[in-house]
Amino acid sequence: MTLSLRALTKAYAGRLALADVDALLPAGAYVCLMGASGSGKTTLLRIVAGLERQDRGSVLLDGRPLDGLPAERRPVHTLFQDYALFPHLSAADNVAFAPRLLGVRGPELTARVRALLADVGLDMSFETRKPAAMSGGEQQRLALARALAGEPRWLLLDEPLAALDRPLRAGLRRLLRDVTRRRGLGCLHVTHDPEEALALADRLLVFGGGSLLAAGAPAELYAAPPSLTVARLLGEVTPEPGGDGWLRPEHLRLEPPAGRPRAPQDMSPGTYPIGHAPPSMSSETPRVSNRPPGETAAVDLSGDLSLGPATAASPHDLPFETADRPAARAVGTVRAVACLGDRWEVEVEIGGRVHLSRIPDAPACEPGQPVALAWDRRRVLRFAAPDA
Ligand SMILES: Nc1ncnc2c1ncn2[C@@H]1O[C@H](COP(=O)(O)OP(=O)(O)OP(=O)(O)O)[C@@H](O)[C@H]1O
Repeated sequence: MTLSLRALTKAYAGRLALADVDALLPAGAYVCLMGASGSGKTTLLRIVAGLERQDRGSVLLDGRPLDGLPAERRPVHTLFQDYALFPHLSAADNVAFAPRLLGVRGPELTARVRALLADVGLDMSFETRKPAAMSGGEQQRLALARALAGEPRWLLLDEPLAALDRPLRAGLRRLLRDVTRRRGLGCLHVTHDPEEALALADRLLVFGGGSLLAAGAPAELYAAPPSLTVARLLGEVTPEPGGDGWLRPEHLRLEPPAGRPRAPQDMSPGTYPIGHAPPSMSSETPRVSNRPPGETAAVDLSGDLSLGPATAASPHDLPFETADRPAARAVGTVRAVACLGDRWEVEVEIGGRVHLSRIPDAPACEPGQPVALAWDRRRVLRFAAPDA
């Protein structure tokens, strides 16, 4: 069932919480709602659920307005962060609750409950357990089984994984994706976690100050966000060295400042047009620039750039500039190196600004050493939209 939001507007005590929100969400879509705290995501979810009444606008399912329907008669189910399970009922009875209301009884009910529990990875030993005797992750699985039991057309999820630790979150995220896709069930899922949103969503709605700032496919919004606010909500950004754009840290690669160990006077800080390395530099060393060929270096690289051994190893190839691969390069000083588990983060200072580079392997450079940053100029993010 297609879910349409038309000019949804809601104010609390004269302050707009939602302002003219329009969206057309196809049946079976997994839609993630992102935005800063207080941007109106929960308000929108509650209006769709029928738990809150909008001041203006309409919610429609397959073109039929839901606005007059009370919450319990809407074909939607809300999954809350705190699970909201019936504490006095066993897991099986929690799941059986909605089918019983629909008149399902006897062996059919038992079979349906078992199938739902199995679907969310809870075996028969859980049937008689009450929620208090289950872990947080198990309770969230049970809450999902109970939600599915009512056969809603849209599942509304308000930070459903926020209370769980990281490994549990990843497992439940995959479970959510699998069970909802298998059923063709539409989801409206509020999250603050860009990884969660990017992994789950077919479509992303990004909110700021009650307005819809951006809507689209997650990978496209990540690659070409319309504003800095949207870019930051989807992941970290770092300033373009010597420019006025921004880059994702994983697009700033580390390279040795030169191709071989050099004496301090051998290396001048700056960016250089291709083939125009400073005279003191080795002619063997490939040089790329963040400026068009012919334009001279303009980056102010202050700070101590005296060289130690140029051992900073890059796991990547040098980004030679070609017609279809315009590359740029700048030299700075390593400020800090941190292991993030599955990748490494290096802070590089150039002209008083700090740039973040994230790379898959441990860098062979240390704070205080010179290092070069290289990037593909097509990756530079520039924003037309004013920032929210
Ligand atoms: N019942 C209420 N009474 C008064 N103001 C409210 C009420 N509910 C929400 N608001 C206000 O409406 C705005 C939007 O709130 P909402 O809870 O929808 O934001 P959110 O994006 O879900 O935030 P968070 O990510 O922190 O949960 C906020 O400024 C909030 O203070």
